[in-house]
Amino acid sequence: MKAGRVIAAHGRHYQVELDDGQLRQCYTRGKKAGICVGDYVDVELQGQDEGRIERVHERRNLLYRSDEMRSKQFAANVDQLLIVVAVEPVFSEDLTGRALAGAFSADITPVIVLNKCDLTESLPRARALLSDMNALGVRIIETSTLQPQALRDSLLPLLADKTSLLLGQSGMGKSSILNILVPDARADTQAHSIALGTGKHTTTSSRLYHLPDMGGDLIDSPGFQAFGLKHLGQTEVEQGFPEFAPYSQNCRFYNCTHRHEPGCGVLAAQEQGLISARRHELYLRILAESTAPQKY
Ligand SMILES: Nc1nc2c(ncn2[C@@H]2O[C@H](COP(=O)(O)OP(=O)(O)OP(=O)(O)O)[C@@H](O)[C@H]2O)c(=O)[nH]1
Ligand SMILES: [Zn+2]
Repeated sequence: MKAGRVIAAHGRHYQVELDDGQLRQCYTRGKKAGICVGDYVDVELQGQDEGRIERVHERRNLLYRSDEMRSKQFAANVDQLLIVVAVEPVFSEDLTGRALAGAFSADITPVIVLNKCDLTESLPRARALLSDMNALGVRIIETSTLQPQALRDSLLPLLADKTSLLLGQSGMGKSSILNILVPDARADTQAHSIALGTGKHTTTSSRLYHLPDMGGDLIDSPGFQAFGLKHLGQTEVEQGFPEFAPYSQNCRFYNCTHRHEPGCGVLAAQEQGLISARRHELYLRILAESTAPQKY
């Protein structure tokens, strides 16, 4: 038995990198579903390059989204989430806020990468859209893939020695950024598609890459159009909005949901402009979708 980490997953086929650097195509016995990129596993070696996953180690965290139809895992055991947004086309504030809430509630540090900053005309609009998140203290890094060296200089030190997940709506420049940070990424993706016989070169599932020079791992994930968080209970939704915390202490009821309760500290703070109305609206939307058991 050897220990390793899942670096790619396609259906029930997993690519595992063993601690000694060997790559193995692995599968599971029976219906051990839910294994995900970033998981640490124990593998029973089989033949030259195959293996069977026997055990999944306990996860530190798992980032996933869940909509009406299904839930989708992005990655497990992640230290930080890089949310790529672009100056153009205009990004969704709703989706970005949801990704942020998903990260905070899973105890993952979010960082926003504002890409295509060479498009200077629309840059002020993009910065304004991010002002709520900036006020939260979320780090915002401005990049342009037209300046690859500057992009490397600003991102690689942040990624060193950590596992980071790269997330973004389609068209924001996520693939372009990945290819600058991981020069072998394109070739790796193709080799992997060939190995699995999928023949597709687009990102359809998450995949972990090692970063050159300073180290660290970067997990690429498919672009998304939706980011449901219906699996979050009320407490977790609230964790997604850390700016509420100082004010929710003032709520009259210990189980206040900050929707309409009298004596709510969060609503009071929002009325005084201390909490962004748009952020509070997003909180209400996510809470309304929740199917997790409520406090009452
Ligand atoms: N001007 C400018 N264009 C960029 C930049 N980064 C990416 N682009 C362009 O934006 C488009 C989308 O880039 P991709 O890297 O394919 O975006 P993606 O987010 O991976 O999108 P999907 O592949 O659809 O998930 C391409 O036409 C890129 O050439 C940038 O920094 N500046
Ligand atoms: Zn309240």
